[in-house]
Amino acid sequence: MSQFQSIISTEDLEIGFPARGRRRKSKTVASDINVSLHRGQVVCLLGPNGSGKSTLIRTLSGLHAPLSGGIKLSGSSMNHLSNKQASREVSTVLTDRLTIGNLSVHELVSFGRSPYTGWFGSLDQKDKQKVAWAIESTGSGPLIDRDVLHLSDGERQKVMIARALAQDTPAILLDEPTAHLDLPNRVAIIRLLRRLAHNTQKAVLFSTHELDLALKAADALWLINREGKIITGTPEDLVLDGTFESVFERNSFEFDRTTGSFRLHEPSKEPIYLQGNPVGVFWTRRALERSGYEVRESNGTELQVEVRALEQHFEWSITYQDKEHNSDTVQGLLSILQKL
Ligand SMILES: Nc1ncnc2c1ncn2[C@@H]1O[C@H](COP(=O)(O)OP(=O)(O)OP(=O)(O)O)[C@@H](O)[C@H]1O
Repeated sequence: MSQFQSIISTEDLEIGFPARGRRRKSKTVASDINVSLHRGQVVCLLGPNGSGKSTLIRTLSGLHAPLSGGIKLSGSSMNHLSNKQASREVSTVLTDRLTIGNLSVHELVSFGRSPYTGWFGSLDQKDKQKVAWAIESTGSGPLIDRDVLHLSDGERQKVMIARALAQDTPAILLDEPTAHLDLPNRVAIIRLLRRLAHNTQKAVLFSTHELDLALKAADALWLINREGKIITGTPEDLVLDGTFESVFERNSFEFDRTTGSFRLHEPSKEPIYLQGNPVGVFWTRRALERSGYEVRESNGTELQVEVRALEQHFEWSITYQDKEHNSDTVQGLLSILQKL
């Protein structure tokens, strides 16, 4: 099985909504989409609110018709595949709330096997193993007897991922799979998706608003810009060539390439040259930027801060107008700076 085999590919795809009812003209959300999702790859789909992430995921899943262009699943045109054939290629986790009641988590995850058994077909040994594996690997074990309508948002999210895993398709598409998860669950799900892609050669596409997570977790990014065009590449290339920040940047909201994160605060105070222990520098930088200082990594500023790691704690020395001041907390550092 070739690692880079394309599972989903599009040809001049245009996604959006056709003219209907009060909408007299069709609405194009994104166009000229020529992308491929490969085996063994985790791709993050990013874009501002309303840019078309959900519409693209629904369209690639066959739940929403394209306005024009084509989609191929494992080389066959989606139009030529039955629902059952398509559901053996692609599984999808959407953000929609569940409406079916009186259904246990175990039953819902078992529905993931329906492309192989039919809706009311009984599960054979292999099906049961897949269901058990999907439940276990998403950490949904403690939930199996619960009614799906009584799950919290985060619990439901895990269970819906389990259902998609039980479907055991070469491609898995997920719309904001980490939206309701706490940090440990988020890390666990992202690790699981990465393991699935890298160890079992699945193709994983997920949308998210967590840019930091996407930069760390994705093998490739698909960025939808405000003009409805998709730009693809490895996260690092898209950061280094400025594409990443251009998709999200607005007015004073700046991407900092040196830290890989967006600056929340506009500098309003004087620049500080910060140096020293890397862990100390990382956390000191946050506090300084939050307090309005511009942190520089090269000398030549009047204010200078050095962080030293001692055995049990950190120490900060502040140099200003040839005088040195010392602190053993970040809070102390900030109050010294305020008085200077
Ligand atoms: N049924 C609909 N009819 C017409 N336009 C729609 C419909 N559903 C969504 N849209 C519009 O399509 C565009 C893309 O929506 P979509 O939900 O795909 O964006 P998104 O990137 O997932 O957004 P978000 O990040 O806010 O979840 C938006 O402008 C939205 O208002």
